[in-house]
Amino acid sequence: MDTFIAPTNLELAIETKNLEVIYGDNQAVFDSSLEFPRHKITAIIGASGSGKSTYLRSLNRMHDKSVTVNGQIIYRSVDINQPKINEYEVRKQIGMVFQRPNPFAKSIRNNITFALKKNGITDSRVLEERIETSLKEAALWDEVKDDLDKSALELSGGQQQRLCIARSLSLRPDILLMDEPASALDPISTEKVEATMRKLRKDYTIIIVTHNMQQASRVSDYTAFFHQGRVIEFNRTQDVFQTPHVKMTEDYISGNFG
Ligand SMILES: Nc1ncnc2c1ncn2[C@@H]1O[C@H](COP(=O)(O)OP(=O)(O)OP(=O)(O)O)[C@@H](O)[C@H]1O
Repeated sequence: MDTFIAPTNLELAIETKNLEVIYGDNQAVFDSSLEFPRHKITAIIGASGSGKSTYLRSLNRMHDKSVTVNGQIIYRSVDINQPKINEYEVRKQIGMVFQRPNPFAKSIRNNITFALKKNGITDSRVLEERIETSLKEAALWDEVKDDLDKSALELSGGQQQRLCIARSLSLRPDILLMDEPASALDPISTEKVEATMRKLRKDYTIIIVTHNMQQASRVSDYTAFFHQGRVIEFNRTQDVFQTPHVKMTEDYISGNFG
């Protein structure tokens, strides 16, 4: 299969080498080697079933034990795809935001502090500081600062998703994985989540799976195109969208399949 993977020549946040993911008899990701530059947004695009979510979930060891993940995932010079590496520690550094907002049925405040307390942070000044900083980073603070004890379930869908982003940021991760974070949101909430992502790039590396090609071209610096479980093309987003090297990428972005 024709492929084109551009070298970034940038400092990397994480990289996979020959990654493959197998569910029982069904191999969903094949021989995928990709580099994710630090403090950039990389979009993973491709048709339904092309393996985008499966690949993303392997980056912070979200797959359960029944799923086989072969190959290397290099993070800070360590292959984190080794059984001896604790997946809970990995997830503190590499957070995940899901497609549907999934706040806890707790107050806004407790959504943020829950994981912190579980990780032994109990000093109330530190907790208050993290609540404020995380909500500000997720562009939600101004809307909720007077209502921190309100149930998160009373927020709108878009606010709930930004709360989930704040919750992921409260542990000060290095990388944020986002699986279709705006697909359940209306256009105004989507724009707020995208604006939040653009701001976060300064401090975080973001990898986003999206069906929405306009979204990929609006928010991302780099784009990886997946087809049938393989990386077909990886390059700067403008190059992927304007001058794709591979015919299959061109067909996909021009709407000829998918
Ligand atoms: N938990 C699972 N168990 C078995 N097979 C799975 C599981 N999750 C995904 N698959 C299979 O892996 C392949 C890739 O699915 P995946 O969800 O990663 O694709 P995707 O590109 O993210 O699709 P979509 O855009 O529809 O979410 C598909 O064939 C799918 O049926």
